[in-house]
Amino acid sequence: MSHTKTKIGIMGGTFDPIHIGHLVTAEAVRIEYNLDKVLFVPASNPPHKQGSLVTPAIHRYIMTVMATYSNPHFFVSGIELERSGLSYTIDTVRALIDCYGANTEFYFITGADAVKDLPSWREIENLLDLCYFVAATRPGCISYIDEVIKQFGAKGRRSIHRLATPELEISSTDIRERVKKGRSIKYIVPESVEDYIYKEGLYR
Ligand SMILES: Nc1ncnc2c1ncn2[C@@H]1O[C@H](COP(=O)(O)OP(=O)(O)OP(=O)(O)O)[C@@H](O)[C@H]1O
Ligand SMILES: O=C(O)c1ccc[n+]([C@@H]2O[C@H](COP(=O)([O-])O)[C@@H](O)[C@H]2O)c1
Repeated sequence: MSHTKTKIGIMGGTFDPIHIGHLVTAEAVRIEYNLDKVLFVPASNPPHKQGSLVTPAIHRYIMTVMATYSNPHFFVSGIELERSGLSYTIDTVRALIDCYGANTEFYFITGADAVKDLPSWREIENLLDLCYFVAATRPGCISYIDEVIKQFGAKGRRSIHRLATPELEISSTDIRERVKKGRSIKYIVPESVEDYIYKEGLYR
């Protein structure tokens, strides 16, 4: 009987919309950490985006499914869409542990910019006990990642890793602005997502 643990990446995000920065990052972490799969988890009510206008979750979920379906290692979970209230990662990770059992290790994937906010995440120390974090390096983020790693790295059983990934300076904010101004988003999002945005009239 094999005792090898199953390794699952969790790519959480607002995905408004999902773009190739998310996909390239998830794939790079999957390969580097030899993950069995990556679960993309669209946030229903992202805790740090209160007050900003976020597209209804169903559109963000559908675009995430479209963007990931051609990769056999990528899956989309609606776990946060089924929960009311703010989409705290600690609740998601606990639910996934319940679902997958103790023989699974979880790797929460973030862009480096998200790491600077980690100290303010709900139950961050418990979260670091339950899953690893992998921060994909983005330009200009390196020094504060080291600060956060220093602050939290030693406290949890799990740790925060940093992984240099292809640095794509792409953001959902920029994509929304491009659509609004009638500029091209070709190759920044998968074609199916581009078509969906226009068909549904998102970001006008
Ligand atoms: N270009 C990118 N490269 C690597 N990681 C990214 C990139 N864009 C976003 N991420 C990471 O993906 C996760 C989900 O991000 P999110 O869905 O908020 O996208 P975003 O582009 O940062 O959106 P917005 O511009 O609306 O804030 C976060 O951990 C974020 O740091
Ligand atoms: O749990 C928290 O306190 C928490 C605070 C901020 C962000 N997160 C999660 O981090 C992921 C990226 O968030 P965002 O806002 O950059 O899309 C997404 O899965 C959020 O639910 C989680």
